[in-house]
Amino acid sequence: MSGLAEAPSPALEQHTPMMQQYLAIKAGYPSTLVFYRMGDFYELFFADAEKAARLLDITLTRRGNSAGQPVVMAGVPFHSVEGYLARLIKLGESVAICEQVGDVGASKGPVERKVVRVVTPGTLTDSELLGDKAEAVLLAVHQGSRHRCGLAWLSVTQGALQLAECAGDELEAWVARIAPSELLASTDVTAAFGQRLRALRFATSVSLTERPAFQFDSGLGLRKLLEQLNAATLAAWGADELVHAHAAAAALLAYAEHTQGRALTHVQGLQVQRDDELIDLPITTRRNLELVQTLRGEEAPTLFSLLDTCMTGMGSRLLKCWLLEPRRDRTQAVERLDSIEHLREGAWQRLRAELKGTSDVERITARTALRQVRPRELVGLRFSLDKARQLAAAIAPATPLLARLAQDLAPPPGCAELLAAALLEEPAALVRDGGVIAAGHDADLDELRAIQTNADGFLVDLEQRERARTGIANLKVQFNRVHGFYIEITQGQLDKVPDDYRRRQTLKNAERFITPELKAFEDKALSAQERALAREKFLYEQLLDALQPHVPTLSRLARALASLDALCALAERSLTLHWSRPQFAREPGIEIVQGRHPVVEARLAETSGGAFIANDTRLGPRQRMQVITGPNMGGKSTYMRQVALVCLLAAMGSYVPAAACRLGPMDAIHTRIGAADDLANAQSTFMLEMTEAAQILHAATGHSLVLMDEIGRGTSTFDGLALASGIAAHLHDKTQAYTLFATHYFELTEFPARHHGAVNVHVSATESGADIVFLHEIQPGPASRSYGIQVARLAGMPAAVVHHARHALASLEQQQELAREQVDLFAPPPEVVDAGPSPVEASLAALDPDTMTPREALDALYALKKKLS
Ligand SMILES: Nc1ncnc2c1ncn2[C@@H]1O[C@H](COP(=O)(O)OP(=O)(O)OP(=O)(O)O)[C@@H](O)[C@H]1O
Repeated sequence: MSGLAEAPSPALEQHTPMMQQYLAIKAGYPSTLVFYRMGDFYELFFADAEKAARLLDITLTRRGNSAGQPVVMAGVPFHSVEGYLARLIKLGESVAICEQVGDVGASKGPVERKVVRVVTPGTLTDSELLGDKAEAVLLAVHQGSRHRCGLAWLSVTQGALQLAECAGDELEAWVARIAPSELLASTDVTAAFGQRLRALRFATSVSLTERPAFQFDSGLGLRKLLEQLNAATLAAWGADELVHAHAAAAALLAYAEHTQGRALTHVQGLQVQRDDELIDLPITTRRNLELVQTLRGEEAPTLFSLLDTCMTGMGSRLLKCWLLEPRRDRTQAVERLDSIEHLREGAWQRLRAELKGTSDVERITARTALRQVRPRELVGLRFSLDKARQLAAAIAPATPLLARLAQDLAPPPGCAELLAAALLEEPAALVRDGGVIAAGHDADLDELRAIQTNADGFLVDLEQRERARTGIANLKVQFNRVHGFYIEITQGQLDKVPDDYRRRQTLKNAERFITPELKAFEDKALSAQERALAREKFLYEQLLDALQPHVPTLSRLARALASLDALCALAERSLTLHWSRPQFAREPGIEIVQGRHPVVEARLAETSGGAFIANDTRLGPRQRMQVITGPNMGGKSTYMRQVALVCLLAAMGSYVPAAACRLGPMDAIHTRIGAADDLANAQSTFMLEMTEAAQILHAATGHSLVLMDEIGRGTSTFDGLALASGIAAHLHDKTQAYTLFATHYFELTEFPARHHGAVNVHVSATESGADIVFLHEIQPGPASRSYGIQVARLAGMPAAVVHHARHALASLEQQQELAREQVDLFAPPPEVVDAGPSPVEASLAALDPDTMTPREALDALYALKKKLS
């Protein structure tokens, strides 16, 4: 940063009055870019200007002087501010919007200005900045005592608070699951904790905001929560004991209010999340299964992009939430499945047609509560309320869930009517432009508008009336800028002028008069436009007041619309993609008949790449591990992932890509699948592989599904093989998780012979001439060979290399035949034999140093030394 752009040091009073005002405001937002409104621009000054110029590629200028220094500034036009905001927020910056709130020209100094809101990555409410399908989540983390962490998070547009507490070492997993856009933490955390937060920022690109330590106060948090929920105790939510989470909630609510410039009245829900309620999907699993992002970081093709045919942004957001937060308890999933089964019978099509074009009621409701809502959004709300009413009538309450949704879709009484009466059908984009409030809603506004539109008519009318009253045929009612409105009477007619005429101006041949009626008209007309604008603003505020009591009902309605949309999308997907309803069982096990990988299948269909080959899977207490072998490209990874995806889809309450499936309880899906180097964290591929594997061995239980793909590949053959066998044995003997273990180590096919819960399966392939044909079928038993050279040939490896490799392979195989002395991988490690004390130890034990002379001790030492050699 150049010295020039640093905030100037001279005393405040040496600055120009405007700079004094700016600096006073900026002092309240030291780490936030302040957009200071000046006419049609938002200006940034000094260091803010430099930063913005760099980030937004806008021009940096110097204008005038303040306290003897040039004022460094950069600006953006107010009408295109949204685009600039979006770019800054994407870069993790926060922006304080400082508007002119006083009357221009009302006072001598600069017009009064105030920060009206702070736009930050975690508190966005504007669809233009957020995107329809994204949710901005704000998370506060409190480092509690005894290695506990308190978490409180919130999506400002959803209006539901969530609380949780976790063990210190689980923080990363929680943050990955919550996927916040912005993370709040105290300035006062231990160095190690701060380091972890920074690592999280790196790993998840969350923006990290420090807040003063005193805001993380659990007593304050409890009070704020009770106030927010309007409750006397948090016991009903099971949240009264969560002191660390209360502390996080205190900071969370304070910050959310600070950014919105008001209390969050619409936040009236609370949920406590316990780590044993959800199926654990660690960040590696989300990534490896490409749930919402491909391994390359793109949005499609992923499981979510395939699932999401929702008609509304609300539906898409909720569906994503269902996918990423599947519950261990199946009650909710069964409710959804029952409803989907009903919708599939035909209702889904009609309901989706109705859902199409529905506005984002969820966001509009939040923005109404925050008084940020725009007129057109409210008109959208009005039409959506009509749609909700029709949807409620169209839903057959065939399941308890659908019945509940139908009930929740009933619009708050009077709300649509209120909106219809107050707003024009096609209002202006912004209230400040006027043209928002409907005619007939307010007599004063109608009159003000009538003055503007009917001024000419009024004047003609007045002229006729005055001519009739006075009998002066050439009387004229006119207007000029200097003198305003007047009635002009020619010299010859002056004797007919009535008493209530007041002289305004004398000309050579005429006099100009004003009457009380014309004066009143003039007062109205001259300020009519300004007053109409002010009146519209006032009425709009009044409308927002009147809408506040409807906010809770509207929130419920929005949720119901989103749920219905998500259910209809799942019904549509299940029909279009030929999925079937999963069954849940109490006894452990995973049974999938003719399972498919939905995303690979869809891609094959799109690219006419042939049919997807379905495969069965059977895992249970007796057969809980499959050792999967087969050629590269054979379909091992696809098969393993499809098992996980079927389980996950079922758990969220969706139909699944299989002919049938029956699933026992499940608490987690762990995956260890080929890694890209984590250069950012300076970890080698192998280190990362082992770290992830170790985490799985610690976390997995007998109810977890574990996918291990090519473990041990990152090191030398013997090390890798030895580690892979150790890991397989641990999973089989100790953890007893359902495990799919794909490997290139052919030696591991001997594993099942010693471990009765494991079986060999392989993906089939055959040779056709020199080429290999992948059949992608999972078959019992180990693969007979690996076909690596054929695959390399397919990949376009030069013929000379392939030829060389064939020779090398032949001689390697020959050598191995000769030295067939195989290491027995699965034999238990040799026991350490206890052969009793050695001769030296025995002599040593016989010595009694207390009774020995120094001479004897020395002799004994020589004797011992001799024994040793
Ligand atoms: N069941 C299937 N039906 C049809 N095509 C399949 C099937 N399984 C896999 N494929 C195709 O084969 C390709 C390779 O599959 P996959 O990556 O699962 O192989 P792999 O055995 O894990 O290979 P590698 O060992 O090299 O990682 C897939 O991209 C897909 O196009």
